[in-house]
Amino acid sequence: MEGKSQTIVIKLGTSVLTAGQASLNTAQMVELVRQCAQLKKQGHQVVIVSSGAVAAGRAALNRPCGNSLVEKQMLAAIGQGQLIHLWQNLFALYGITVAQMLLTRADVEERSRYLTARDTLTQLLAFEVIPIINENDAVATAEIKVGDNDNLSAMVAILANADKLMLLTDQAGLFTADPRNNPDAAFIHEVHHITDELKSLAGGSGTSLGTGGMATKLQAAEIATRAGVEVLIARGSAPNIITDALAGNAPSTTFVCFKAPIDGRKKWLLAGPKSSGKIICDDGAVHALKDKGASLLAKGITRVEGEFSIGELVSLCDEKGTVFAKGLSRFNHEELALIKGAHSSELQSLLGYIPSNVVLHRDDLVVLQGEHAEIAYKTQKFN
Ligand SMILES: Nc1ncnc2c1ncn2[C@@H]1O[C@H](COP(=O)(O)OP(=O)(O)O)[C@@H](O)[C@H]1O
Ligand SMILES: N[C@@H](CCC(=O)OP(=O)(O)O)C(=O)O
Repeated sequence: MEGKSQTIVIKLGTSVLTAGQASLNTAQMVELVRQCAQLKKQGHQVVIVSSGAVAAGRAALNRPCGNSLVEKQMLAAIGQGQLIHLWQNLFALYGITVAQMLLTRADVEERSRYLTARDTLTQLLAFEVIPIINENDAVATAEIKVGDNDNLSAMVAILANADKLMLLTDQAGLFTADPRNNPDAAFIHEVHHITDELKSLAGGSGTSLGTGGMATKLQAAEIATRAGVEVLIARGSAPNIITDALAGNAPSTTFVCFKAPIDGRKKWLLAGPKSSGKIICDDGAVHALKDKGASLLAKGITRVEGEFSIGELVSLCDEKGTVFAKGLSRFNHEELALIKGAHSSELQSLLGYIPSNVVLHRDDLVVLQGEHAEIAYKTQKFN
């Protein structure tokens, strides 16, 4: 991939790093390192999201161990050091320095931590270092876990302001059904719109090594494409896959990204802070926000669910319960319960004060669905 310098986040699943075996496959990793070094030589920035700590830990422990959260945390604590050590040695063959960053959901959700992680990442790239990122499994409890590296890689792509996110796995991409048990499944080579139908085609992991399967890869694609990052899913063991798939010369599922890239705080909102409450809007408000670029006024609110404070993230839903936007509320849930449906001129009498004329300002919200693409996805024959 010659031309303009790009930032590419490459997510390597356990399936790729172990080549389906019980421990890390060094030969496979050497081949991936060679391709990353080639990308760097062409002037691109590379960020790796590497799974494989649990698999490496399991192989190193060399005695039976189950799959409970605490057992996997222990295995990750054993394996993460081995994993990064191996990456370090392999990249050193090409004179490339790597860095380890272990993140949890909180590092993305809390704005100040998000900015710290972003600054570190930016600095590493400025110094030509390849950041190698994984979830901090050893300390990530169920509540603070991202849970899978597909979603984590989408968050990383946003943090790194990436142009592309490449999810490398043990399949050539997304099929209309899991090809492990559906030989007739058709290969989807281009996705224009991630619909509920498409989500229903993506199953879980076909092995005990992987986490989340295609379902989490689609979630990742949705998060990243909304933020203006093009996403590709491809087979990590195919020769020259990184360079060939980026150049369009190898099979891959490409998630076309139509939206103009967006900046700053809105990217952070898209990276995935959890929302504490829901605001249900009437049809007029949904239309005004989705299609006209308006802010949310109290008048357009029909119901409020959950508890939240001023400045917290809330989801905006239509009357059917579909979330169509996320944003930072200028009122808490108690205030909104009092003013929902009211005209802006009534706020003073209802509350005794007016903190703001709008409930969610345009600058503080991101719309998740806009115009519907006519084509959802395209399939092609695959051999
Ligand atoms: N519609 C689908 N298309 C392709 N693969 C699918 C689909 N549904 C489920 N899968 C499964 O997803 C697996 C890849 O995900 P996973 O096991 O989590 O790998 P990784 O470790 O690379 O993240 C495939 O091996 C396949 O069995
Ligand atoms: N953080 C875990 C990997 C979690 C995960 O999402 O795995 P995978 O589906 O193989 O990318 C590990 O390092 O083992």
